[in-house]
Amino acid sequence: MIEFSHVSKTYRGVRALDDVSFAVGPGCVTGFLGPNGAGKSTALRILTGLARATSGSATVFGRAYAELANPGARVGTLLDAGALHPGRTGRETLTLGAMMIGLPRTRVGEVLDLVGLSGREADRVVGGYSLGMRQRLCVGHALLGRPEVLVLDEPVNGLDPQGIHWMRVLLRGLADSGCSVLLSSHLLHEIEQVADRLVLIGRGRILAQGTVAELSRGRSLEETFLELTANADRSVS
Ligand SMILES: Nc1ncnc2c1ncn2[C@@H]1O[C@H](COP(=O)(O)OP(=O)(O)OP(=O)(O)O)[C@@H](O)[C@H]1O
Repeated sequence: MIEFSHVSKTYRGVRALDDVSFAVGPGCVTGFLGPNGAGKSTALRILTGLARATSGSATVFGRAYAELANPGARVGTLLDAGALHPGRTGRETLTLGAMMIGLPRTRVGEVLDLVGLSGREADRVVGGYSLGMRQRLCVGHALLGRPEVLVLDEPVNGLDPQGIHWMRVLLRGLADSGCSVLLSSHLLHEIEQVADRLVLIGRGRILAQGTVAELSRGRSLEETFLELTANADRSVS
């Protein structure tokens, strides 16, 4: 479904990604985990056509995102919850999103219910939303087209414990119904609870990948994560 093949990215001399390769399959939540500045957002931006790889390729359904017919309907993305127009209501935001990908307006009401923003909240302007409400709206935007692939950059940022639980149940349900979910975070404990597989990145390089059990090998995942990221730091200093 999603495949990164030897992707490297350099920003004016800064090596943000270095030979990154991994795949994300259907029916599975894949956690993309790494410390701040590791390269997670850069990788997801390349995957969704918002940045260009210096070398290598990132594909969805075997093609570059921009080459897909109506990509917004097949690939749901949440890349920046701050990018919403503050003067539009939640309902207007989703209505525009639905129109862009050719969906009927009835889908907007369904999605507002799904993300817990129905009733009066749907008709308030986004500028007055809490960070958690904005995250829910962005998740709703990503789910409008009932996508087969979901790409979410730090989706639990700003969510309270109930919101985090809600997100976990939602993502689990989507993966169980066959969706491929790629979810980035620097929060190990959040990702550990929802991901079937993990891809660990540090300083732009893939440090390890596998199931939680494979990566922790009898230790806590936190110990493994800290050791791998410390080694990555040492190898570049
Ligand atoms: N547009 C850009 N111009 C220059 N450097 C960039 C740009 N975007 C990212 N970088 C650099 O690339 C590296 C990776 O950044 P990136 O945002 O992908 O990391 P991240 O893992 O998503 O971090 P975080 O968890 O803090 O969001 C960092 O060194 C960052 O400063």
